[in-house]
Amino acid sequence: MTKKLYVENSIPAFSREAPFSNLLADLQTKGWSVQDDFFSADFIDALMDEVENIQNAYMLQAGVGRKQDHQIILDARRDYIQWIDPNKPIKKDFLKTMEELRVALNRRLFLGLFDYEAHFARYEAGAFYEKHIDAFKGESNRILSTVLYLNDNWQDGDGGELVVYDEIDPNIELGRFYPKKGRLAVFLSECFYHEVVVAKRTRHSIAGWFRVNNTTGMTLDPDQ
Ligand SMILES: O=C(O)CCC(=O)C(=O)O
Ligand SMILES: [Fe+2]
Repeated sequence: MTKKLYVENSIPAFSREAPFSNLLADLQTKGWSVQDDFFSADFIDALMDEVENIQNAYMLQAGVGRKQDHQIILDARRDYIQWIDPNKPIKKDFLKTMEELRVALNRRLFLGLFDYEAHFARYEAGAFYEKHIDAFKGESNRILSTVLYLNDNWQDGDGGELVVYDEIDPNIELGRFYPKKGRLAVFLSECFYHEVVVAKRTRHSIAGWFRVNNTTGMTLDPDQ
């Protein structure tokens, strides 16, 4: 009989955390982090190639809420999405890095993250996502939100910034971030209101959520 390896612990702890150390330290102290050049330019170009080649007809008009609560409210958001399904090599590589990040987050911050779901997003000129929170306390299995930006040469005046608001007083702006190529924004899903201001040109990203498993005797999780 072959012995099963427990993969999560098969890489030495230090090498698993090192690439993420700034991000982990920020999360520990502030609950959010914005990291530039999280992936190499070539890697981002390959992801951008993927998303740019998806026609709008093959994307979904993004809605608000999940499953029965799902509604398309055009006053709230105007982006198109496509859920990532890990068939193409580049998507597999992206999900592999996010899996490594999940293990590091669990080890360092004891978040108990169980899986990760992610979608490509396209905001065309004029699109936005009004101020919102990704998860309501106790009502969601989304714990940590991530957004990876894919856009070359984002300039002053192109709009489309991510605005992050203070955890205690959501009227206070903590920061405004261009959706520039290779930048990764991460924040606790239940704690930080945020918005995407109107984009003046097409804006591409991958938004994702690390989740916990809330399976109980009554319901099956993840929600399919
Ligand atoms: O694209 C962004 O900067 C944020 C997107 C977002 O808030 C979301 O999809 O929930
Ligand atoms: Fe969000």
